[in-house]
Amino acid sequence: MVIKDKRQSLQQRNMLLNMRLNSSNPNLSNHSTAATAVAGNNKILKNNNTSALNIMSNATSSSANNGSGINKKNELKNKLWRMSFSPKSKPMTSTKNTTLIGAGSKRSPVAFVGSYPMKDLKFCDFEIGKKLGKGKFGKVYCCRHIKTGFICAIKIMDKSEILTYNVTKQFRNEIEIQSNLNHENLTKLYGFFHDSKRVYLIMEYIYNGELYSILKKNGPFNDIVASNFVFQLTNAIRYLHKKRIIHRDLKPENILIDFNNVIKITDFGWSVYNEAGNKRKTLCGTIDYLSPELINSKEYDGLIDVWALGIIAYELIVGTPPFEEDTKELTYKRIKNCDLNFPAHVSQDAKNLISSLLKLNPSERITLTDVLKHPWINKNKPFW
Ligand SMILES: Nc1ncnc2c1ncn2[C@@H]1O[C@H](COP(=O)(O)OP(=O)(O)OP(=O)(O)O)[C@@H](O)[C@H]1O
Repeated sequence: MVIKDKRQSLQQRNMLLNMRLNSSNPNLSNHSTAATAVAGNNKILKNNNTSALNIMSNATSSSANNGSGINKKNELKNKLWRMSFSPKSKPMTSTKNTTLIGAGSKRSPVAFVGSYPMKDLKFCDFEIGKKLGKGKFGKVYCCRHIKTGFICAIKIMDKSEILTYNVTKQFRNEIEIQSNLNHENLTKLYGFFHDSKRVYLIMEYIYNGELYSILKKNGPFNDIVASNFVFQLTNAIRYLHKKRIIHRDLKPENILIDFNNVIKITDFGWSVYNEAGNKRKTLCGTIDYLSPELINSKEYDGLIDVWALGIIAYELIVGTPPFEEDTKELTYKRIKNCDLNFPAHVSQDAKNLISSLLKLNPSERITLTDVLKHPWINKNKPFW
């Protein structure tokens, strides 16, 4: 329990702070103003129509590029769906009055996974399966688009909550960034639609859930499994950094596992575009994964993700993050000193890679290109 509490991200603390701020705001402290909040939020989403359209167009072209691969995988997911779908699962009430953001525009119709137009997509167009999980702002369900049979995960969020917790910017940011990504180790966001009360994000359905739970249940992993995960993570982070995106909240909770142990990074709520050479200062992330430069309130760049990769690599092999302590202060202290200890079973190659990732000085950290060629990776690769 202590560990779980400590792992909660700063994001959550920011949210609580916002809640406090909002509750002291007379405009949000009673029922009548809740209605104003929803109305206001509708306005915010409408104002975002143009960028929503762009997002949809990009999502369409990327899914079209991937057509055949997606179809094959979808067939398999369809089978699994039939196995996991329970007719008893309580269907969500859907609102008839649903309009796709951007519908009615003169642009070419937006396609749903390459073929089905998203225009006028409604929640009742989907059959709802099992609940996959619950985040701070919504629930995620496995869904099947009735007409096409397409299987996906839909995250459902109340507009009022997005507004009440003052996370509109973060939410928009997440959509804009995630829908522009097309990499096999990043969870795809196909698009979204909304009705009067909720926003629905249509995502790639990832079958095996969070790495965090798998690690707690089956971990720690041997070098073969761990090196494979680290290799995939490195490829994904490299792709993000090439697009000048810093994830900023890499941790096992934000890594999903698909078939064949394919990893999928998710949760881009804290991700940010970082113009060439620019450094940032916002403190974000989860305590155990924070880099020394973040803790010391220094400027930082994509190398904070490289540090987090080192923490995750350690956790995969050892079972717990390297600087985990009972209090935040002690964890901070150990991170600042890079007080790194390895249990006896950790191999020399693994130690070498992790120590090269966890360098206090960001510029001394091993490059992602070199991670992919590291002996720990190369020696284990034939056994993947
Ligand atoms: N695309 C997906 N496929 C399968 N399961 C998913 C998918 N997206 C999310 N989930 C499951 O649903 C859970 C909740 O996801 P969600 O994104 O709402 O929460 P979160 O990642 O914890 O974000 P937050 O930081 O907002 O709490 C996840 O922990 C995961 O188990």
